[in-house]
Amino acid sequence: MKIIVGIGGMTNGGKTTLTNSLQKALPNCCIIHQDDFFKPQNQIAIGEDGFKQWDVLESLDMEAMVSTVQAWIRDPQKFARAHGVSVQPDTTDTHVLLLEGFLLYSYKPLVDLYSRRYFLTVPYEECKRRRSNRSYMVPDPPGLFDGHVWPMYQKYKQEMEEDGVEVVHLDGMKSRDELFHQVLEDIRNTLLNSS
Ligand SMILES: Nc1ncnc2c1ncn2[C@@H]1O[C@H](COP(=O)(O)OP(=O)(O)O)[C@@H](O)[C@H]1O
Ligand SMILES: O=C(O)c1ccc[n+]([C@@H]2O[C@H](COP(=O)([O-])O)[C@@H](O)[C@H]2O)c1
Ligand SMILES: [Mg+2]
Repeated sequence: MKIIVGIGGMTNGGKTTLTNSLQKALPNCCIIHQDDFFKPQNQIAIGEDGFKQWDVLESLDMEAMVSTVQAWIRDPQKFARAHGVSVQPDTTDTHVLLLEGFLLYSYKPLVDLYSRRYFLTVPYEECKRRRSNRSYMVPDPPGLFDGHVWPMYQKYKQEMEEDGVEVVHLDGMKSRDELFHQVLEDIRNTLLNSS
């Protein structure tokens, strides 16, 4: 059986950290990182606020992301091999795809594909603190967090709630270890229930 799991939520909630740990513990597990689908910098719109609008769906090549997901759905074994994931002979029937990113549940062609949608959040102050310690390929200009990142997070989250998208909320303030064990057990149960 194959399942697609979303590790979504706010920037700096701990999505990438959690996803990378889960991959090591799950059978035949591939990851698709939404961050890999950011468009080049010269294609990112500049808003009326003067900021490059990185945190909107239009800044991501979502068609390419969906095509990548479809390639996994067509042939997870081939996809795993192509992405350097060794397929375990005793579990070849089980395949897990982890989609990881900050706008996983706002793009209609993806939203119904998930067996489980996790949503990691931390309080505003902690998010801002973690973000200020991060170095992205394109560094945040002063004021970006409050002027663009946080308002866009709130906007998309509100839309998701209005659309009734069901998510499993995760408290990103828990330790890395606690989150890992909580989600691993839950995914294992999802696998058992779908077999
Ligand atoms: N459970 C956690 N508790 C404390 N810090 C964490 C936790 N998970 C991740 N971090 C740290 O927070 C920052 C953002 O983590 P990351 O996994 O890159 O988040 P995201 O992919 O959601 O932006 C990193 O410095 C990471 O080491
Ligand atoms: O990866 C990039 O090229 C990149 C370039 C500019 C900005 N980002 C930021 O990456 C953030 C999403 O990644 P993450 O891991 O913080 O969830 C998002 O808030 C963007 O502002 C990312
Ligand atoms: Mg990340």
